[in-house]
Amino acid sequence: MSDATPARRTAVFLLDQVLGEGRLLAECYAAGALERLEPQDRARAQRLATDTLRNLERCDKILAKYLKKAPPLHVKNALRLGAYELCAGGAAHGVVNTIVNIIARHKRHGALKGLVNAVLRKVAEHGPAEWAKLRTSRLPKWLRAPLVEAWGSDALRGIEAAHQAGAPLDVTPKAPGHGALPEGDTLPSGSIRVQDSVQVSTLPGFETGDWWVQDAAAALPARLLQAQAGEAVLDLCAAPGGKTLQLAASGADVTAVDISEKRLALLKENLTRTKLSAQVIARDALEHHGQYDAVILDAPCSATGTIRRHPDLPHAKDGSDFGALINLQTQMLAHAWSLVKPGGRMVFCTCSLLPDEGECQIEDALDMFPDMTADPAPIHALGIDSNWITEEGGLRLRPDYWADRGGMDGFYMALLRKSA
Ligand SMILES: C[S@@+](CC[C@H](N)C(=O)[O-])C[C@H]1O[C@@H](n2cnc3c(N)ncnc32)[C@H](O)[C@@H]1O
Repeated sequence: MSDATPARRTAVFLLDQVLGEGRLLAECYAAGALERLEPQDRARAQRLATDTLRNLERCDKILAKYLKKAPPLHVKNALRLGAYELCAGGAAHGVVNTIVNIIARHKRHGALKGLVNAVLRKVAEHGPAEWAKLRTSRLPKWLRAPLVEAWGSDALRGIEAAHQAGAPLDVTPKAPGHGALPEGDTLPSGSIRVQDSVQVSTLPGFETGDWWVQDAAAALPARLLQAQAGEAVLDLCAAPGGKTLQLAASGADVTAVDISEKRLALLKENLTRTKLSAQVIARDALEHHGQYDAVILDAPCSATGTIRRHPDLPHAKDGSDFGALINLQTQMLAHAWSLVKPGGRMVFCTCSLLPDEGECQIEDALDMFPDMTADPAPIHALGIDSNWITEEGGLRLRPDYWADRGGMDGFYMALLRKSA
């Protein structure tokens, strides 16, 4: 068994960044937080930090019994990691010793190694039995309140249970029925839900580019657009490119625009691996011009629909930037509409659970643009429950849907048609 110290030390660092500095894990990875680790330690550190964050409330409840006063954040985060690992079945000896050593070597907090040792030994003895009785971790209040208002408390409990359960691996086949595909269940929407949790690059068909990773919900906006071979299609806010690949696979003439060069590099890698093509442009969506048969706008949003796979989000954010995002979405929607040819169509979507970033945007746009109508009819062909179609003619998806199949990301999408 390899030494788990580097992975655990990095996991505690990641927890410090999210819970102390309000940084997202993705920002930490982009800034090189995992760079010095061996590949297997990288995956382990990511998994430990993510799972601890997913179970933070439970970890804190267990620790509260054995802590008379709150220790410094770094020590608390080391204890949280230890509590998670011990309650999830980690070998007590290895977990406790490594975490005590991490604190013992810390310049400022080394003196607290005795406390860490004593607390984690108690958690090792009593924690696993208590863990099973604890309720599912709840979202923080700032996010709970608007979600209860939008969907009610029963739905929110289902959403929180889905967050706790995490997300399975879904892939989108390039050409259904062709190429090498990983084993799994084919969902009604056409995605394949992979059964085993294995390294993605080792699955059949990865090297040959026969599929790409994409949550089942995230695969629906491009399917709703129904791009046809030869059509001029604009993918606005395209990176890392899941939807671009779907559009390109349909034979459309795709232009993919995104403001982030870094994220576009991933999109280009994805195009190369799948042997698909698109014109890729690094540009602010609001400065892109042209006329297209069809446009997909996957606008930047709160990403609150993706908490199953990004449990850091509710802890790193406080909602203070959501107002600016909502305004940007309104601007982008209006601009994207000006790029649709008369008689053309557009799909607007966001991976958000907040109606302000979905239903309300489309209600306002339908009032604002006399040449815009929402067309819910093609939603019926997506293999989803038609009860999820909304009043204004969009589609609302939530993590608590398809609970028996393993859930889906939260998403909103609407197909909008422009009069000729
Ligand atoms: C939800 S993600 C897009 C995901 C992508 N459509 C996919 O399916 O893989 C939103 C994207 O918007 C991009 N973005 C944010 N502000 C932008 C702007 N002003 N112009 C263009 N792209 C922008 C971000 O870089 C990010 O890649």
